[in-house]
Amino acid sequence: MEMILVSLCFTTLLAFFLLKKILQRTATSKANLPPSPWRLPVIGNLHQLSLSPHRSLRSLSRRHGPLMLLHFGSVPVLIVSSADVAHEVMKTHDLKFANRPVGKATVKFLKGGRNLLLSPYGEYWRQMKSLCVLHLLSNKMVRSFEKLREEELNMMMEKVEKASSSSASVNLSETIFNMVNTVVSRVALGKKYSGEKSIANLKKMMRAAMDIATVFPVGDYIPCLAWTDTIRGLDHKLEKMNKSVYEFLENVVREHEEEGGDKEKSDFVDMLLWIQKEKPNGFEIHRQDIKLIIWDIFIAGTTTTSTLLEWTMTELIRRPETMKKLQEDIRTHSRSNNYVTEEETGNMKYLKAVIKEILRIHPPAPILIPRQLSENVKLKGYDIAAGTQVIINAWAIQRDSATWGSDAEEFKPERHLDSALDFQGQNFMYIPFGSGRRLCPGIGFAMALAEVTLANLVNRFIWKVESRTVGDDDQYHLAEAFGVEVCRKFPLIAFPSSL
Ligand code: HEM
Repeated sequence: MEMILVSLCFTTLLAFFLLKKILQRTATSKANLPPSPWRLPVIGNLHQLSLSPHRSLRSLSRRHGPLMLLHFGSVPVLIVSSADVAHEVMKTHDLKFANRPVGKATVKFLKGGRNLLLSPYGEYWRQMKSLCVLHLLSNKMVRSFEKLREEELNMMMEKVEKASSSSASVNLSETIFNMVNTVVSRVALGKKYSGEKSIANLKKMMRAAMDIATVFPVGDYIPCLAWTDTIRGLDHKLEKMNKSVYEFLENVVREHEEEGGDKEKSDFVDMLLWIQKEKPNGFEIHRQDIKLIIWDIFIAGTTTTSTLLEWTMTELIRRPETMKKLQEDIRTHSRSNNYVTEEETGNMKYLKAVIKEILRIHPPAPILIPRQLSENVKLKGYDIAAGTQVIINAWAIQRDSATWGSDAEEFKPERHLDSALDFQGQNFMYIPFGSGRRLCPGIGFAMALAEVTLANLVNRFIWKVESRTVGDDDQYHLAEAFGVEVCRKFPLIAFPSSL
């Protein structure tokens, strides 16, 4: 009797699972899915990606269209490669596409997305974002940090001046990165953390975090091969980084607590601690969340802004004509040979056009930050299922000749002189800061620092790079590093000489 019952249960279960599979297949086969390139079992389309995903994805989209469905392992990933489709995703259906995928690193290191960059869309994200804008990134706050920017920039210029007078070279990539990092550190953490030792330590951790971001997390996409992450050392690296970053951030928070966490004090950590204590409007943040938000500001604020300046100097040194025009623009609007002020940069149209063009042709985040669809949607007539990840290839969109014309691949700041395009992501042919609800909140912060830094670097010095005896100069200088955030592969080493 018992045997009959067990067999009956087993058969019913089997029938149930078979039926479920058949129903799922029928549903998928009925769905009108976007075009997909062929894929392999287990790994899906992963073998079709190169170390420059924005480039390989553009090649694929040229064959399969601006809306493609790939599979990274078992995970469906939608690839958007035209302004038109980007408009549908980030404007028409922005709310449904406002989530971020949650991978192993997000769960472990970011406590499931209690930071801002990768936080799931919802009330916590909304509150955190407005808090960061209000207390750190608003125009008013950005303006209030002008003196601090000037101090750090002057210190950087002194170092360049020294190199110039001894005909020595400057590692511009590193020099710019250090200056930007110090500004972000002083603004977010207060003066006491601007000492050489803690900055050096912080930089090492940030580099480690960026390195980890370049390692593909196999387990997130092919669960049956998750063990390879352990063998490749990814899990260990993640653990190690987790420990050192948390120790550093714990130290920062503790020191601020010991000093009182006073609302009247001006740094961002004090403000977060005050919010944690007082819970204004009933908003609760935990001590742990404060560390994650600070970390976000470091990662998002430093790497992108320094990469923008690094590519700008690279392109200008390659193009003496453009450099000359920029110097003329600066001299027309600046009263001093010594320090160009932020007020003066406000009138420099060519300077702004150069920066806009760099963000078009070398966007620091070429595939933005991935999104995830929260409910089923019909997009351009195709059925897209909830849970699908979404990559918006801003790099491909910003080089699309259908919208930018036949010279789309060329670096031409002049195209922005009479154009109404801005950074707010309202025109989807130009989205270096993303668009919609997830639009970057650090635009003003980044621009204030980038404009004044560029104006001063170019106003005071003539820059040259050493001729290379072997290899193609362009291939060397335009080579891109691998990562979510794409900077130069090789550092920019240049010789400044006073004008
Ligand atoms: C040239 C400089 C910068 C570039 C190119 C840049 C680019 C981006 C991009 C593409 C996104 C994702 C947008 C999307 O998903 O639609 C983003 C998000 C973000 N950025 Fe920036 N960014 C820059 C500077 C900054 C700075 C200076 C800060 C802060 C100090 C910052 C903080 C953030 C934050 C917190 C987010 C997450 C927003 C969210 O998920 O709601 N960024 N940024």
